[in-house]
Amino acid sequence: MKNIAAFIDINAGKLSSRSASIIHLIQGFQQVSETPIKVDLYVFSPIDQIEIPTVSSVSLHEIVNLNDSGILSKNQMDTIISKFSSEAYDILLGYKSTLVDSIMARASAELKLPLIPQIVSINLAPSEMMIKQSIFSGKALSNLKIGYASVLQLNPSFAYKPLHESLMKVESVKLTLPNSTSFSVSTINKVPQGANLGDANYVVGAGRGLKDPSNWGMIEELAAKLGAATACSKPVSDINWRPHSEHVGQTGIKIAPKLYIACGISGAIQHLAGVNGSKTIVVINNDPEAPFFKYADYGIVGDVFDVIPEIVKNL
Ligand SMILES: Cc1cc2nc3c(=O)[nH]c(=O)nc-3n(C[C@H](O)[C@H](O)[C@H](O)COP(=O)(O)OP(=O)(O)OC[C@H]3O[C@@H](n4cnc5c(N)ncnc54)[C@H](O)[C@@H]3O)c2cc1C
Repeated sequence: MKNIAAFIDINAGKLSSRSASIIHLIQGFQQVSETPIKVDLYVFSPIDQIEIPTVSSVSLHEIVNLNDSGILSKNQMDTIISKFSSEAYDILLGYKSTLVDSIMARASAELKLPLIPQIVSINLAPSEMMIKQSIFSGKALSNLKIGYASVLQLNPSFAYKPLHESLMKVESVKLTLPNSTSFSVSTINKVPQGANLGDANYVVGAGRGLKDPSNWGMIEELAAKLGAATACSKPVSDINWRPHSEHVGQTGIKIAPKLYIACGISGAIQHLAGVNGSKTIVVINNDPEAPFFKYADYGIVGDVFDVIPEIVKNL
């Protein structure tokens, strides 16, 4: 029997599109498995009940509410890992995020399961998986054949086609984490409201070309008009102009929206590593030689302080 734990996101009471891909992958596991599989879903936002597409013989065991404070104390992490050990999972599944990554890394060590990062596609056979991984900051892909027991970290561009569309209701079960914390907080960055960056279809990113944090009003206005999430380059979050939750790139969040608008960002290779999964890239930069233009589908050579208000006015 395969014993699976998966991290999913719920947006406005519905499975996010990437979580739907996780459920479809679980259906795929069931299709190739000769024995029944047991699935526990873990979600960070409080929910009562959701509908999940599944095939009838998958038993969706429980949904555990974790508190999404963005960081887990040692005690909280210990509680989660001891739950994972007692359930003896063979497969852990989740999209890359700071919280999920921290749990996956610890679980991989404790459950003695290999951690496979940056997965862009999986093909399933009865006794092994053929995995494609993004490597060298997204510049190359590597192929890996591996048995099922593993911790699978999915890239934002990962998608798995649905096999079935029938629905099943799932009850939520609460895992209570200890309140005690073993860290102190020195600064708190306000996370802007709006679309979830990792899951967003439209993203407006801005860099040092914005000159000052007080100039982000027009970026937020453009994002609000498009229903987009906001992102930034690393130096912008390093100097606290924007929260670290918005930092995209090699060392930040990897995004794969339908549209990425990059404003006043040079297009350094480390930034591109996080955004090159975007379907359409629009670059606004006043330097015609900015490297980002080489990777843009559409480029506007101009001053962000002229171009963005003009776009906002016309939307
Ligand atoms: C190990 C390592 C990891 C890194 N990881 C990341 C990462 O994950 N993400 C990341 O982003 N960076 C990362 N970096 C940093 C990266 O190399 C670049 O330094 C960074 O992306 C540059 O940020 P920027 O484009 O905002 O700033 P700059 O390089 O200063 O570029 C600003 C751009 O704005 C343009 N501009 C200026 N004024 C205007 C205007 N008025 N109108 C229009 N355009 C204007 C300029 O022409 C310029 O192209 C990493 C670096 C290292 C060494």
